[in-house]
Amino acid sequence: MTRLSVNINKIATLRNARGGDMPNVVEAAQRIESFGAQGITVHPRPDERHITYQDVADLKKVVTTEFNIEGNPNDKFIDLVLNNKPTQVTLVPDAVDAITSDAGWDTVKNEDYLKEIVSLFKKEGIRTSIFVDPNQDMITGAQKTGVDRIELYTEAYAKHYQNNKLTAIRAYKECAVLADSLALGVNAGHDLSLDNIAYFKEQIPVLKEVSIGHALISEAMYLGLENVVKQYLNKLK
Ligand SMILES: CC(=O)[C@@H](O)[C@H](O)COP(=O)(O)O
Ligand SMILES: NCC(=O)COP(=O)(O)O
Repeated sequence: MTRLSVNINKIATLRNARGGDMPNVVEAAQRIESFGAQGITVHPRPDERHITYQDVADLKKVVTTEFNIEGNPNDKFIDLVLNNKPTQVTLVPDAVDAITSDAGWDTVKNEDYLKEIVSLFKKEGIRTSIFVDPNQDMITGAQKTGVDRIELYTEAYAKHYQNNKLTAIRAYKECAVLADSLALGVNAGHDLSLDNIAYFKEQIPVLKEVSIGHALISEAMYLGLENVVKQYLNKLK
């Protein structure tokens, strides 16, 4: 089974558009869990343009499924994670001004740095994951840091899926097999959607978890949140 972790950043984007508390991110997370999702993901950005640091603390109190916090491990992020002790922390090398995540880690160049951060979080009992492009050297490099899992950055898969799903999936399959052989758990995320998720899951049987936000919340505008969460769960069985 592949677990669905719903990224609720976009619920916070909508709330922040008016500066009030509608929609309420805590209520949204609780509803998403009640619809069967096995996790809640947040990716607070340094400018707090969607999920705020206060949201993370509020969510920590109520999330009963897996809580996954993603971000670039600057000092503020490290404190946030240590203060809120999620189930999993996913390290993403995004620039401060990035519109969204646009690359995985160079795990070879950053091996020593990542080793240090991974060990800091693991000592606190937090599962660790590193966001990587589907590149075998990056998988081997990730394993050397002592990390528990990798998260495959799926933007390229999503982009090419419509034109040629066979070529779109190839590098991801190879990296997932390699990661599994190195005892690294395999997560995936970015631009996954109701259209492309089933094939990704079918082709990567070792897939432990997907985190999905932008497409899922957009699809929910047409189809309803409960319906959409349940459709993903069906496709991930
Ligand atoms: C790592 C990743 O791919 C997601 O966390 C994604 O970047 C969501 O962040 P935004 O909602 O800010 O686009
Ligand atoms: N880790 C990926 C994530 O949380 C959601 O990415 P997206 O579905 O918003 O592109």
